[in-house]
Formats: sequence, C-alpha cells, structure tokens
Amino acid sequence: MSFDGYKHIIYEGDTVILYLTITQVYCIKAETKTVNKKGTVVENVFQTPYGALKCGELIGKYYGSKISLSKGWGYVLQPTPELWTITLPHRTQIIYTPDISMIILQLELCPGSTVVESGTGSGSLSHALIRAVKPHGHLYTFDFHEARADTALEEFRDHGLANYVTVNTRDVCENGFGDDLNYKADAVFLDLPHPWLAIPHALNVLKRTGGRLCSFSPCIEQVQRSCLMLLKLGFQEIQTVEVLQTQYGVHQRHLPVLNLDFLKNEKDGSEGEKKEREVQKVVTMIPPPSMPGHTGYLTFATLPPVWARNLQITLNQNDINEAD
Ligand SMILES: C[S@@+](CC[C@H](N)C(=O)[O-])C[C@H]1O[C@@H](n2cnc3c(N)ncnc32)[C@H](O)[C@@H]1O
Repeated sequence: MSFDGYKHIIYEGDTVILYLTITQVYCIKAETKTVNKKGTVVENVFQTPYGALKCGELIGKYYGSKISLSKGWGYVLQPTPELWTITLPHRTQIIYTPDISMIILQLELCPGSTVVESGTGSGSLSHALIRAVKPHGHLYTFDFHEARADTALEEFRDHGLANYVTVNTRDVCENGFGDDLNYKADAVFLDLPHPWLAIPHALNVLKRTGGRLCSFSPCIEQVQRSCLMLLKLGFQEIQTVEVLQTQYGVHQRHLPVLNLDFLKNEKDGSEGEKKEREVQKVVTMIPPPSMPGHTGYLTFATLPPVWARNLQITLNQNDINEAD
C-alpha cells in the first residue's frame, strides 16, 4: 500500500520488503493469518535462512526498522518499483531496472502522461510506469493471458495503485487497443513476441500531436522487422539501444610515484643517489572481469504530428528503397 506514497508505520495488509542481505531480499505481507495450499487458515510465518518471521508481528513497526530473527536480523523496508522488480513472483520473463530506467527516460514520461503497455506479464515494468505518470496520468496495460491480467490487477489493487491503471485482456496484435483509446496516448510500450503486428495499432492510440514508442525484443530479427514497420508507418528518430549495466570495483592500490630525478642526473653527467622506489596508496576503479548478459534490445521511435506524417512516410520510403 505504501507504493502510493511514503508511510511511517506498517499497517495490516501492507506489502513489506524484508531485506536480509544484498542477495536475500523478499516481499512479504504484514498479515497475522494466511491461507495455506490446503485452504486452511494458518498463522502467517515466513521462513528465512536466519530463522522464522511471524509476519503479524511487523504490524505497528516503523518502516526501516531492524527486526530480530532467531539466527540473525533483517530490515523491513517500504516497497518501491525497484524492490518489487527484484522480489515479485515471476509469471513471465520480466523487465529489470536498468532497462526500465532507459524506457522511462526515452518515452519522456512524466506525471500526467498517458501510456499504453502490452503485455502486462508480471507487472514489473507496469509498477515503474505507474509511479512515473501518477497522480494525474494513467497506464492502460493489455495482456491476452486472462490469468496474468487478473493477477496483475489484484496486485495493483493490493498496492493501492488501482486508480492509476486499467488492465485489459485482449490480443493487441489481432484486435488493437480499442477505439476508446484512439489519439489518447503520449507513449506506447511493447514487450511482445511479434511487436511489428501491434505497431500499426499503436499508430491509432498515439496523440494527433505525436508521441513516443518503445519496443523491447530479445532478438535482432524482431528488431529488424519492427524497424521496417516503423519506417513504413512514418515514425522517425528510430534508434535501437542495448543497456548493459556495468559495476566497477573500487579498490585501494599501491602505485609507484613518478620520479624524474634521473633526467637531471643524465644532464649533469652524475650517477645520482640510488633511491628506493616511492609508492603511494590510491583508490582506483577496476572494470569487471566479465560483461553482464544480454537482456534485450530497446527500439525507440517518434511519431510526428498528423500534419507531418505523409511527408515522413515519403522520406522513409526513400530510405527503404535505398536499402533495397
Ligand atoms: C515477457 S511478458 C511481459 C513482461 C512485462 N514487461 C514485465 O516487465 O513484467 C510478455 C507478455 O505479453 C503477453 N502477450 C504476448 N502476445 C500478446 C498479444 N498478442 N496481445 C497481448 N498480450 C500478449 C504474454 O501473455 C506475456 O504475459
């Protein structure tokens, strides 16, 4: 519930982030009781590598406080889209924070923007999109998998975000985004296996004044087909990027101090005093030994305002002909 703003105290039903170590972060519900797989109501206990946690005991505690476990301790944190992304229950492949930050920047989203997304998947990106556009903007998210769309809606409600998002069950490649959304969106985001089939429908939802589109695809062949479709429909500023997050190691090193005394000695012909090489302790950054793995390519494009589109289609057609 604190996804919709900062809170001091944990209330019954809140989604809380339990932070144990940098690789052991979990999302839990501050509820005394839960229903187990057999449908029986039981005490809500979360097992951690450092002992069991009775989730009901979190109610009334301050966010950020340290909590004791039988074999260690942890911290209870406010949920954020970033922490949700690393702890959410996966129902599909998801988009991670390095790509998400590039998507929000390049789609030029801000509070008040209207954004259309498909597919919803596990709702990882959706949480970040909602935070970027609320309180006056709106996210319209589409997935043709009914159970995924329903679960995402349940989570948005549970996190107090239902006012900022509309979840639709629909095949956007076959049926588009619906006439109600025509010319309403500032931006469209696609994470689909066949994005080029949804791009013509995206054209209908973007505002008459134009807008931005992004498509996430793991394979370069998907990117090629999407780019051709974007060109054909008059999009411009088409650009594909790959976000590779690189973490530099910070280390202390002993480096020899540069001593040019020998030059002076060479000049006056003397051998000079032989000195111990002086070393100095410095803090340096070291690139990682291996590069992070590929997630996907992000293709961005701008749809020009209606009055400029026909001209742009002609220009793009020349590009396609030249490439042929
Ligand atoms: C990789 S997941 C999206 C993950 C999401 N971006 C996230 O960060 O959690 C792709 C989703 O697109 C949905 N999908 C695939 N084709 C679709 C179509 N034609 N119309 C609507 N949804 C579709 C799938 O059901 C799946 O849930």
